[in-house]
Amino acid sequence: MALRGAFRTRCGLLSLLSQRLPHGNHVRGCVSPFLSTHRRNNSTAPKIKVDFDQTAGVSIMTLQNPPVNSLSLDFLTEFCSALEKLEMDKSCRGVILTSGQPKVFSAGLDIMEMYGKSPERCGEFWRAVQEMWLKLYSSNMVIIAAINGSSPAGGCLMSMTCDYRIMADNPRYSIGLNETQLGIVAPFWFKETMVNTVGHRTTEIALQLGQLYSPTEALDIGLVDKLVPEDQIITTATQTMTKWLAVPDHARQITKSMMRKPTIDKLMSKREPDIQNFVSFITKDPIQKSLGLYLAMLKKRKS
Ligand SMILES: CCCCCCCCCCC/C=C/C(=O)SCCNC(=O)CCNC(=O)[C@H](O)C(C)(C)COP(=O)(O)OP(=O)(O)OC[C@H]1O[C@@H](n2cnc3c(N)ncnc32)[C@H](O)[C@@H]1OP(=O)(O)O
Repeated sequence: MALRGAFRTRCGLLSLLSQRLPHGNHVRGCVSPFLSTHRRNNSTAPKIKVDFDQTAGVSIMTLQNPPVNSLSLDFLTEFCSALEKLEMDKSCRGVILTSGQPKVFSAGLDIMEMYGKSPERCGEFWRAVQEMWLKLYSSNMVIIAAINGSSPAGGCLMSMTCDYRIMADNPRYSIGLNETQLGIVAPFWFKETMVNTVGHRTTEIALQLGQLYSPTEALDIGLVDKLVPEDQIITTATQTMTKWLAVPDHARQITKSMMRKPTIDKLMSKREPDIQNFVSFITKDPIQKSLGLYLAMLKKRKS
């Protein structure tokens, strides 16, 4: 009860949606026409900034996909290509992931990529989401998340693929897999990444409730590893990186692989069925209506 109470206070907006949507995907409601003309970030400016410190062997990857670093197909493609370049560069041993947008690390998957799109396009998008997860989760480099803002759903997934998570200690920020609050379901590999991070029971509660945690709550359950004032997040990440890079690469990499391989192998062996599953789920009429209502609510909150 206490947990649920805390969740309601924290996620007034999300609770509002769950109150408005009947359970069981029987959503009936009209979708606002303005959603189809949702403002898109069509800028050709780089969506990822990479600053490589050759001496330290560490790159800072800054996510810069305004306004909220949502994970669109274009963003994911650029992100994977940048990460692959660093992975191939033997002089780069560590990556710090952070956001260049104020108050948000990443708003998660770009909902517009899942709303009103053809099955082919949805499939292409999902493959890119899988690719991002596979590249990050199986990276040989040390990856540290400097979470300087809210990080719901796909943003939380991205953070959980990292080896260590440092979050800005600001009670306005939140992090978690909130998919159920949108009327959608976190796939098995999102779930397993969370189980591998915080354990089975905590994940069971978190996923069913679609729980978003404050930084302090996230630290309590082990979803993040350290809280620091926001202006110290990069220096702390850099210091932490030095400690991690002091461990011989091969020993650390084999250990990392041992911990993560079962989950990675599972997705690798089910990639195509997972894409089909996603496409058939996301294109269903009730799911589309849920997403439409959620998007409308995100906008209404501003006015
Ligand atoms: C049987 C099993 C089968 C399983 C099959 C698979 C099922 C599907 C799995 C899908 C998994 C999905 C994962 C996801 O990541 S879904 C995305 C979830 N994200 C969220 O819920 C976050 C929503 N956003 C927010 O809460 C806030 O925006 C945020 C706290 C991040 C920032 O708040 P702030 O006040 O700073 O900014 P605004 O809310 O005003 O937003 C600015 C504009 O950005 C738009 N926006 C926000 N988030 C998104 C998003 N995720 N995608 C697209 N667009 C987004 C928002 O609408 C504003 O737009 P406008 O400026 O045009 O109004």
